Amino acid sequence: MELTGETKDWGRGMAEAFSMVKDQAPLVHMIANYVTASFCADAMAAMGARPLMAQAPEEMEEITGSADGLAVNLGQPSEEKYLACERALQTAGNLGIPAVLDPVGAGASGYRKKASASLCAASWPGRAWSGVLKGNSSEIHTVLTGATAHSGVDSVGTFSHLEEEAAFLRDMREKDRNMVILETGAVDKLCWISESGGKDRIFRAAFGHEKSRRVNLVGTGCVTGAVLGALLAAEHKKTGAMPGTDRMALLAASAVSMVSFSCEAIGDGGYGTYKWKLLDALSQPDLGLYEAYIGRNMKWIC
Ligand SMILES: Nc1ncnc2c1ncn2[C@@H]1O[C@H](COP(=O)(O)OP(=O)(O)OP(=O)(O)O)[C@@H](O)[C@H]1O
Ligand SMILES: Cc1ncsc1CCO
Repeated sequence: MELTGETKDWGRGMAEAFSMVKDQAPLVHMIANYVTASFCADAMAAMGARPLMAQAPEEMEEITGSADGLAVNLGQPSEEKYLACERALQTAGNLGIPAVLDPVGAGASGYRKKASASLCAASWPGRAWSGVLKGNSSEIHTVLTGATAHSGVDSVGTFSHLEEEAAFLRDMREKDRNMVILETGAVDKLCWISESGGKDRIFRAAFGHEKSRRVNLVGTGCVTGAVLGALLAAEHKKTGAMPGTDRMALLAASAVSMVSFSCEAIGDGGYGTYKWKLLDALSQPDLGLYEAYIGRNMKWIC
């Protein structure tokens, strides 16, 4: 696919990606958080994936090792959970299983900040993990810059960190790690170094929203991470390989667009309505509508 080409190609690619999950029925290991675990498991099952939520450090090698993909969500960190995350990511790295890391509330405490940074750095023995760093704007800002001027797990604004983001991705590339950054918020943003565009060429795409959200819908970001985990797992199961950054970017765009489109489609429904509508959209996606949505909302940022 020509990266700077038509966004309709992306729309088609995204539709195919969701069909691939139904065909492959991948096993996805998720280290979840207790607020959104059940919603994330439902979201993955609705797409046709097989979720497995587990976080005993003692079983991580076996559980991650048997899965097609891994999604790590740092909500409610503790020493035991941290150890589980580390072992799961280490196993994923060594076996070439793609992972998503969601550093929930990275700026809400010094402990979360440190845990997020060291899981990203992966400076333990063996091959470091590859995949997607996904968070809201506050979380990504903390991970990239070390700033902790935030509170809570919801995003408190839109932050800028273009230079730090580029430096992070170049560092990952130097270390042979295929990494993409997905930053959610009022505008969702995707950033990666393309395999085809030269070592230093950073690609950025933005996904605008037609409707501004009035409330903090708890769990939308976590579900985006779970959906992305399922897409990466299906890709890995199908190809037997670690996806390249261009492919990861397309899958990240698919996850974020599916969730945001479904949330917008609720219209004037109440808070509770959105959860079951999102699950319905994931289980019976209208791929034509979905492709059109991408066409309208995706923009290249150079
Ligand atoms: N201001 C906004 N207007 C429209 N849509 C939004 C807005 N903020 C977020 N969203 C939508 O919600 C999705 C999740 O983003 P958000 O930044 O709220 O995640 P999060 O804070 O990680 O969520 P959680 O931790 O509750 O799971 C985004 O991908 C986007 O579709
Ligand atoms: C509300 C909340 N607190 C910790 S994790 C979480 C769910 C959204 O990330």
